Amino acid sequence: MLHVVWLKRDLRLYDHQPLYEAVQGGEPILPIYIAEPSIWQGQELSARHFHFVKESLMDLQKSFRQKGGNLFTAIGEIEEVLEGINRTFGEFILHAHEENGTPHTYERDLRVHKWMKERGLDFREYQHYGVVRRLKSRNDFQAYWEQFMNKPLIPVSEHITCVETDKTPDLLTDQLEVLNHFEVGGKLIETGQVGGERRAHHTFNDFLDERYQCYHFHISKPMASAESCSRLSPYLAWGNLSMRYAVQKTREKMDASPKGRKHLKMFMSRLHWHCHFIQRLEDDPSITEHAINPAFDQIRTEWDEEAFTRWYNGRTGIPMIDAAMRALHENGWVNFRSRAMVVSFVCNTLLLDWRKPGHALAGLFLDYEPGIHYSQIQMQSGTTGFNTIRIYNPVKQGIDHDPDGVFIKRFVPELRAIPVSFIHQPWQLPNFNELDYPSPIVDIPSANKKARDLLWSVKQTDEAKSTAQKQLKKHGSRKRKEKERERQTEEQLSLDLFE
Ligand SMILES: Cc1cc2nc3c(=O)[nH]c(=O)nc-3n(C[C@H](O)[C@H](O)[C@H](O)COP(=O)(O)OP(=O)(O)OC[C@H]3O[C@@H](n4cnc5c(N)ncnc54)[C@H](O)[C@@H]3O)c2cc1C
Repeated sequence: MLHVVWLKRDLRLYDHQPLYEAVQGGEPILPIYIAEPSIWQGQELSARHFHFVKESLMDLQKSFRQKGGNLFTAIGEIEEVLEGINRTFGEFILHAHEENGTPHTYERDLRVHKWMKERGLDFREYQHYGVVRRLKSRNDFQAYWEQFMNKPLIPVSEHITCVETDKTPDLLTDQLEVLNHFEVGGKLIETGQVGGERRAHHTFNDFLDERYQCYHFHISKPMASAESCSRLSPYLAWGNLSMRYAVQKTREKMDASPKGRKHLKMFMSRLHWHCHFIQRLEDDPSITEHAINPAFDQIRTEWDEEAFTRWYNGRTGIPMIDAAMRALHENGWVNFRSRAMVVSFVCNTLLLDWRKPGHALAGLFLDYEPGIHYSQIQMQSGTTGFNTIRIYNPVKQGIDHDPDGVFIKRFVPELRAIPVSFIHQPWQLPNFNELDYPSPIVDIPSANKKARDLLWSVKQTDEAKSTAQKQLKKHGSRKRKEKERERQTEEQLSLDLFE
């Protein structure tokens, strides 16, 4: 019987259970990647994501061919492709990883289950991350996570035999260039990370060999973190590297190099958070559109399109915000703190609803991972009710983390010539009007005070408190108290992010 491997956000050969199980069938297999208009033409995925996927597929095609196999693709809806496969081959088994994505991708997967069942065909799904489908209680999450991460890595077969090209249905091709005809909205990145399993391993090796040694020191610095952070995020988000591989290799390195342990421990906690947040979306897919704590929806009732556009285009007149937004447009990545700061700015300082900025940032982040993304957007805009309310002052952030304005000067060329003493508040320059740079969109201290008063006034209501309690029970971390204390000494920031 034919075994079909349906690749989605798992674009790799190594540690790939669906592929492994299909090969065990002992017959030629059919690996497919389908560019589905209904998935790609929504409001979040953008041209930069699809380009990364294409790069990953090109790399994967090379790997398949080195093993005697092949990779097939089509533009269309998955049901059409399955229909074609069924017509050509009759019965088949479909293998895929579970996709812990948005309600949209989950509903598509349910449709595929129904389609297969109606035809008496078998659809086998395998766990991808340390995320559990239909998890009964958050209390069990940690044990399942450990269990999954401790399983042996799945090898790649020496030889992979695939269905011959002229035997596949007409709508499938091994000429991946057809994907260049698939149009996805939004912009490509100008510079930045390139997709593919080889690149992913190269990036990770490079991190574990050397770059990790400054992980803790530079994590909040917008320029230096680009080098000292792992930069694994797009590779994990598009599945060029398995999370289990990342966890196991990091543990090995921690055992081998006690000196760098504190950096790697901190890195490891992020790998854990990855699944912790994706589990949150898995348990409640509505968080992409609905506030975790709806009491906070009373605050941001007016929409200001002009303010949103200025923020999105990096034209707020606040240098750290503009530099971070322009960096995102250019290369699709900024560090955690910059992400938190731009969200806090648009949702708190400017008091705009989190949904549209959340979707817009998803389109810019090359590493867009819905579970992490929407959990963080809601945390940073204060709509969970159980996280610390964080309202950043971008001027202070700049002074603390970019004191010489190197990040600002790199991404806001209008400010390159001004003295460093004015770089974070250029509006204080006597000749500010001569610069081709906007006046600040708001007075930060008074806007932040207004936001803080509003958020706290809601947070203290009975309605917000009781929802927060319920949601914390459902979604909160169960890490033991002493672990939290340990982490706190490592980095104060951690607790607020993890709860
Ligand atoms: C508003 C907002 C939105 C975000 N959206 C995304 C997103 O769509 N995709 C994404 O991968 N990360 C997201 N993050 C988390 C974090 O900023 C990025 O994972 C990190 O900056 C990526 O760089 P890195 O791979 O070098 O990270 P490292 O610090 O080297 O961390 C290694 C990996 O751990 C995971 N990780 C790191 N930080 C976090 C975190 N706080 N929560 C959960 N997992 C984490 C990521 O998979 C990351 O690749 C978001 C953060 C904020 C504040």
